[in-house]
Amino acid sequence: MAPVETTLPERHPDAPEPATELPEHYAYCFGCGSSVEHGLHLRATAGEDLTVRSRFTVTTAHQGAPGLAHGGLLACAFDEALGTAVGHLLRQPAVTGKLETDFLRPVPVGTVLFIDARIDGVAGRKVYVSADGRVNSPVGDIAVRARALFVTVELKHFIDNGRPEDLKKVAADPSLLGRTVDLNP
Ligand SMILES: CCCCCCCC(=O)SCCNC(=O)CCNC(=O)[C@H](O)C(C)(C)COP(=O)(O)OP(=O)(O)OC[C@H]1O[C@@H](n2cnc3c(N)ncnc32)[C@H](O)[C@@H]1OP(=O)(O)O
Repeated sequence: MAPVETTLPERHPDAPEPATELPEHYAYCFGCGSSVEHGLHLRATAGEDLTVRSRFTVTTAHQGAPGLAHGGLLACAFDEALGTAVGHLLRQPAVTGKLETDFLRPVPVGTVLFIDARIDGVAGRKVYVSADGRVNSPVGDIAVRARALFVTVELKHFIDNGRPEDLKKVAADPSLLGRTVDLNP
């Protein structure tokens, strides 16, 4: 539950229709990017209302203990799934301010983790979100649960803080980003 009073936002009129497969947001994103060999390669589908369903397969590159997913990588998957929900449903750039996870059941290598993320409310620039992750099925017992606070930012946040050589690569090849963003305003 959010620590402050929130309101339920409107789904942005240009948000993708429910059941739309969402593009990776950056080719070199560890969470979703196809150019990161051992990344999570998380894939997401817009849901109804303020929801997005994501899934990713736990590989041997994601281990903490033998044959089990590393908790930090699971937290990364939730960060990605929650950020994807904020970015696509509200269509506003936002960054993670706070992320909290409950690891309820072990997640073995080979698992497809289904992550159902939702926007719970907004208060000014603060966007409160939460998600449940289930093993090998979108229904059943929850293995991991997360809550997060995202803070909306201007595009300037990324331009001012990103490493210049990486920003230049994106400016030279905008297809590295999932949707067109002008980094040379
Ligand atoms: C499609 C995209 C998918 C992306 C998925 C991956 C997402 C990520 O991993 S993003 C990377 C990780 N996150 C970051 O790098 C963020 C680093 N932090 C920052 O840049 C800044 O602290 C930032 C932008 C969050 C906030 O700074 P700033 O813009 O100065 O705003 P600030 O006034 O401090 O905070 C705004 C509000 O949020 C609140 N807030 C900010 N951080 C927190 C926090 N950790 N806990 C609680 N509240 C917080 C503030 O209290 C403030 O509340 P209020 O409006 O009520 O006063």
